[in-house]
Amino acid sequence: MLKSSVRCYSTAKPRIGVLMLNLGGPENSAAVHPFLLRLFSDRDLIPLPFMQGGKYNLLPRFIAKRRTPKIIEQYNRIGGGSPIKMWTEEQGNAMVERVAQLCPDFEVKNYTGFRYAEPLTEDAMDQMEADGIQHCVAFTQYPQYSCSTTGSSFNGMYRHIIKRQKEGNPFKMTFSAIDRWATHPLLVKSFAELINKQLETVEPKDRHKVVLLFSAHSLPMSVINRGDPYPQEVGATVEHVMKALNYSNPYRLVWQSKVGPSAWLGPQTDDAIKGLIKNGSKNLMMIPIAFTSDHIETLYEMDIEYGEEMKEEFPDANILRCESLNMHKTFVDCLSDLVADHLKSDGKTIQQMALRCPMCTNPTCGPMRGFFSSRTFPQNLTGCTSDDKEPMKSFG
Ligand SMILES: C=CC1=C(C)c2cc3[nH]c(cc4nc(cc5[nH]c(cc1n2)c(C)c5CCC(=O)O)C(CCC(=O)O)=C4C)c(C)c3C=C
Ligand SMILES: [Fe+2]
Ligand SMILES: [Fe+2]
Repeated sequence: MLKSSVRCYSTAKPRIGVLMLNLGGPENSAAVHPFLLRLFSDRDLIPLPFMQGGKYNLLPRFIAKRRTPKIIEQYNRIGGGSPIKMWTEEQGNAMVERVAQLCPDFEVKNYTGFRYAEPLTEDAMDQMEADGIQHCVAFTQYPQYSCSTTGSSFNGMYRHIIKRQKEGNPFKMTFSAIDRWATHPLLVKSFAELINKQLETVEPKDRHKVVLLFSAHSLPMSVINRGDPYPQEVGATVEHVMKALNYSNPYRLVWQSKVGPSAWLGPQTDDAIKGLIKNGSKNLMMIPIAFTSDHIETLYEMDIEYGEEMKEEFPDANILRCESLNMHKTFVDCLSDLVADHLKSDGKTIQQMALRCPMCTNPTCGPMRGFFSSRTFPQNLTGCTSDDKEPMKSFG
């Protein structure tokens, strides 16, 4: 039991902090530029050769500055900012309420840790320590693992742990991670329920003809070619959902949100929509399969660019969008189940799985157990990218 590895000198319950990790989004126009600057400066996300040169490289500044007006405009079209913080907090609050019932031996509190927007992960970690949290569960909110998303967040945590250690102020709290959950049965059930709900809006005679377009955020081919597990894990989610739906409809996996001129994983969602319509499909449903809540990718890209604007070009087409997971009851149960299962799990088994991936030193990129796994690093968390030359640092 994890319980036994948590320092607890009194009869009080062990204090667990669940740090919900995600990319984050700007809450208002003023926050767009700092958000983009952090994002384009992250070498775990954009490991291109031109990024060499570290923090003195001016390219991230140039790209962020040039992109800011366009992105402010897009956030303005969805209400002025990203709702990702609101959803993450609501999901976290509901999740810990349920975990308290499932795991009465622990005192559990949720925290939000974003990579590129406030509250930043590093600040949340400091806050957890200040609050007297004894054990931090780093819980990725990306169901499918990628070095560029979950790996990047773990690296950020790792570097912060090292920084505090060097400053002579090491964390007292211990760490573990829930690093992927692409095929968790309650995630699969959530998607199946939401797809069925949307299918019910279609006339019964046309329902089985709706092409289900599972759409995930794309990745640059340079990331894919490093051996990133993300495409395979997204595919696994899709197959599990289709099995739960008894393969009721035709379906495709497509990729959205390409940024810049380099090659990204395809087919692109908009190209696939156009191609299918031109080939005679009238009913389509977009399903955001790699996001856990609404934000610019669903509310702007899917609803406006691929929805409203596409309808102008193809007035006869019926382009639906499956609701995001947001506060769907089964999804909150999924989050709670993952955390409860993690708190009850045996750390030793988890540690044995700490194998390294071929393209970087992050053991969490290695083989997985049915695509949902939780791992314990009682005294260490490991770094990921090639610029972290020293592998597997220990904090013991
Ligand atoms: C599974 C999720 C995501 C992956 C994989 C991912 C990879 C990835 N993203 C960029 C660049 C941008 N992403 C942007 C926004 C954004 N990205 C995700 C998720 C994933 N990104 C989300 C949830 C959001 C929206 C945040 C919000 O609104 O709340 C942006 C900003 C918008 C824009 O400028 O278009 C950029 C830029 C890269 C380069 C990348 C893989 C290497
Ligand atoms: Fe990695
Ligand atoms: Fe992105």
